[in-house]
Amino acid sequence: MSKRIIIFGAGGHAKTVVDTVEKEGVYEIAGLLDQRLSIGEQVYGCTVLGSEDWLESHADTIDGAIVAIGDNWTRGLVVHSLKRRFPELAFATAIHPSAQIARGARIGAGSVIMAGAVVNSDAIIGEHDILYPNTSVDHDSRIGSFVSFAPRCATGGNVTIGDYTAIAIGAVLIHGRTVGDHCVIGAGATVVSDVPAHTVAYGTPARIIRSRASGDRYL
Ligand SMILES: CC(=O)SCCNC(=O)CCNC(=O)[C@H](O)C(C)(C)COP(=O)(O)OP(=O)(O)OC[C@H]1O[C@@H](n2cnc3c(N)ncnc32)[C@H](O)[C@@H]1OP(=O)(O)O
Repeated sequence: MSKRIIIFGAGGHAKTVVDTVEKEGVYEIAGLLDQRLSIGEQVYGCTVLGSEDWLESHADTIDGAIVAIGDNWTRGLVVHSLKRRFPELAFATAIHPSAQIARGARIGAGSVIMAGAVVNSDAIIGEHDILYPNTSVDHDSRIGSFVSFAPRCATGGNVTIGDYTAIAIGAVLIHGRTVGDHCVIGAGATVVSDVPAHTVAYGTPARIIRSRASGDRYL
């Protein structure tokens, strides 16, 4: 019997996670938890089962969870709340069958690696990260937790990215650079210099545009 997981969230990002999980074929999706929707509602072929409270009486019926909320800060808040309330809850990873994970690469709990993404040799992906389609993280890079890569981002080798940082669509980072925690690297940026924590940067070459606080909106 396949393992059963629950998915938190029922928005656009959750649909992409549902698809990745289904294509991978390792887990059966028991349903979605999202307090904004009515119990029994159907979203992308899955049933909304309720809110986080559902786990109070059903935690022993599932093998894990994925928090499918696209906003990095909000995803972190939900994960931390779940860890406090349900310390035994395991977080599953989902890796699309067309993704390529090289030898020595590691994917942290709760992370989702979508179609065509590449995690190259010895790269480390943190927990609860999102690699949207065709992202490429190259060898020996170190990616923090609650990080997102929008479609078609690419890093060279030995890149370091801090927790909660969002790399927007099509951005590229040359080898060996470091981007701190809570940064936003804007769409199409070319990062050729290190970017300090709590910074919005974009352009080619990427320039620091302004600072940002943890949890500030970025889309
Ligand atoms: C599956 C998915 O949907 S995943 C998500 C996909 N979406 C993304 O990745 C997009 C994320 N958003 C971005 O990257 C945006 O560029 C942001 C958030 C960094 C924009 O930041 P802001 O500084 O707030 O930009 P704002 O919209 O106020 O524009 C300010 C100026 O910067 C310019 N600008 C905005 N973004 C960029 C960019 N990435 N590169 C170059 N210039 C830009 C604007 O054109 C504007 O110029 P103007 O003053 O001459 O008119």
